[in-house]
Amino acid sequence: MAHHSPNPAILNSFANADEIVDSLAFFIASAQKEAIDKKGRFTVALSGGSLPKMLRGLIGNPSIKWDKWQVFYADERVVPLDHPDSNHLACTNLLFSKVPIPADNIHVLDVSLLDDLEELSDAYEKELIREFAQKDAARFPVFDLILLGMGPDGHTASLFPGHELLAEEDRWIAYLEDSPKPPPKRITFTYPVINHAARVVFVAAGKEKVEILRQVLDTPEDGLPASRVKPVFPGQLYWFVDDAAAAAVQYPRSPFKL
Ligand SMILES: O=C(O)[C@H](O)[C@@H](O)[C@H](O)[C@H](O)COP(=O)(O)O
Repeated sequence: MAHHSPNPAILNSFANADEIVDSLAFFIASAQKEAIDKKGRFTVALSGGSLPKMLRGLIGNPSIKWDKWQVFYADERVVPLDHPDSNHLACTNLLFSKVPIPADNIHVLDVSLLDDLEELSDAYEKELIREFAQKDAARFPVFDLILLGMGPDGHTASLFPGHELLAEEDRWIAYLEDSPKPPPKRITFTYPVINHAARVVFVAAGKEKVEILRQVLDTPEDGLPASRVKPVFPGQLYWFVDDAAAAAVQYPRSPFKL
């Protein structure tokens, strides 16, 4: 079998956050259509930070078939679902409470297991296995879309610079108790899960991201967590950024307007 190297990342840079929001909504709608046409469902992973707010272009969007979405969290803080640190709470407040998505289609932490990180992450892994295993019969789940942010230190999901979880090759879901950014206890998708997705999208905006974005895109050999996102062929990585964040980046912008 021919060996395929990863597709190079596609960098889309926009004048401002509102333009990111509109293009991202258009992109997600077309990814959703392709997935539903093929398999009757759309599997998506979300994360926290400013990402939920950047999904506001989906609200009231008639092309979104919410009942076909199966939503997971690429990482989640180990807190109750109504705790201010919860990524699920942020996504609920900013998106899910405003759209007709069935509650059963959103896969949250089993809050009866918050005191046992091993059990909690195993249970979330089983939740993924239920969604993907029989249907796709693959070693790793193939998400239609994983949406990520990037922290100022180059972390993504809860994969932090220099952390031992960067080397995890087997598990789908891992946990950590020593996140350098509070809260310390989290669960996270591992690289094999992120890198088997059909599409991975990073969203990064603002001039605070200028130096880290330059490093992640232009010197990937530094091995920052965000640079290690390299979906296996035929998976595709996209960056949706604003011109402020991309100001110092040499990496070529996509010549196509989405
Ligand atoms: O891990 C955390 O605690 C953060 O919430 C983090 O994952 C966040 O998503 C990034 O720092 C990007 O944040 P912004 O997209 O808001 O810059």
